[in-house]
Amino acid sequence: MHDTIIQFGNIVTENEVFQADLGLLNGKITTITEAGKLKGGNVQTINAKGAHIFPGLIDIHCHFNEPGRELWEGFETGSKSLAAGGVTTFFDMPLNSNPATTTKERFQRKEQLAIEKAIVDYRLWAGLVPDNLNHLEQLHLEGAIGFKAFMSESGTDDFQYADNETLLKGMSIIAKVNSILAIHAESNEMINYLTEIAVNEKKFSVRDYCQTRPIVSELEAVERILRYSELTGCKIHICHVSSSKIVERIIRAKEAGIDVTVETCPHYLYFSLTEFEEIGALAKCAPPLREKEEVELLWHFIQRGDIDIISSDHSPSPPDLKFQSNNIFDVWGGIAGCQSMLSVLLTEGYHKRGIPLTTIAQVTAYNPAKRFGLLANKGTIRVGADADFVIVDIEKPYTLQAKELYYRHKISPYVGEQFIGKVKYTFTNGKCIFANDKIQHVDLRVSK
Ligand SMILES: NC(=O)N[C@H]1NC(=O)NC1=O
Ligand SMILES: [Zn+2]
Ligand SMILES: [Zn+2]
Repeated sequence: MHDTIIQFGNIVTENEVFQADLGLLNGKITTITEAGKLKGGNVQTINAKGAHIFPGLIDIHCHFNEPGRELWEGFETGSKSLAAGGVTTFFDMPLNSNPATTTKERFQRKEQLAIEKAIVDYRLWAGLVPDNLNHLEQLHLEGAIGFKAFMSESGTDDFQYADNETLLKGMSIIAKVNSILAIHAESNEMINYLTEIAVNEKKFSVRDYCQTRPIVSELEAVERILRYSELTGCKIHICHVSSSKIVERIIRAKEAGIDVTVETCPHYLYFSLTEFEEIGALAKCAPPLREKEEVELLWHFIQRGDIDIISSDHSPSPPDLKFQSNNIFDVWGGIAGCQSMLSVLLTEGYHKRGIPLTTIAQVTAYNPAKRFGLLANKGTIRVGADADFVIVDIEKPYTLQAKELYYRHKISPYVGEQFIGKVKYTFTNGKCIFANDKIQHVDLRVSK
């Protein structure tokens, strides 16, 4: 007995690609069998011949900004964008919403909004900031997927960066409850020092901005947090690394027994500093985009399996915060890109560089599920798992148009870019939420 059947698709898991039929019942995958074996009859049936079926992506790094900055993005627009991009679970960051998610009450309030508005599954990060050490344990008990801290200024006044004392004390608590700390690792001291020099010398170009946040400032912060992890035993996840040098350092740390994982984002794999100079504000992020050689080296480490997770770090803002100033130092740092993540990986990874589809399934679904304890239900395609998957035409070329975006603000450095590989259907918990280039009507459901 099935309520939905997907016939003839090429199933992509973390270790193989094979043709099969899928049978779903009550939101779960209940059958995986020889292609052609499941007959439709009068249940919902999709013929996926020629298409590939990936596990629904798990985007562990999104800023959807509710409550407080819903004019920037929100759970509804954000999660519709994800559905259109094949993402079926997201982890919402604790900052850029106002208030930030740093107490139990704030966590509950955000969770309520996510329940009401998100059309895909979600988890919430909690913040580690200088004044909330007493709240960490409660936030963990409330269901936080982990904690996020900044080692440099975050870009908003309502999320303070963690000084060393806060990091050490916070990490010992996070270790005690067996949670994980995700870290924005850039050295505040180095950035401030270099920015002061740039301002004095009136150096305000895109390249000047990048030079105030050099790779060595990431390395210094990563070195420090690795040592703090060694001391406290706290599991850590290094967010959005922009350079192979960081990956190399993390490989050594793993070998030395530190419990650390590393993430990069589509923009570090798609754009270099050259494009940043052409595009300007829309491509501003922190850490900044790097030289072309770094882009290639990051792909090399993905190919080798040394980058655990790819997430979007979708951090949009209203257009005026991007365009009101000609000074790149003053514009919002954050890139809108969660809808195009899978297309970037298929185009630049699979088609251009021969990255296996299984590797793409690992970094977008299996590894995030494993790292954050979701593997019982998510992260792969197997009997018993949640029916979260995305059916993709991996050969379909298209040019991304602003009107296709579900973001609150239809601006992104990826608009106008040509991709190969487009989402045909997205299923979450057995329901089709995206098909024929449109979000399908869905009853908002209570997650978890
Ligand atoms: N505050 C915020 O979202 N910052 C993010 N944006 C970005 O480019 N890097 C970040 O950490
Ligand atoms: Zn960050
Ligand atoms: Zn972020």
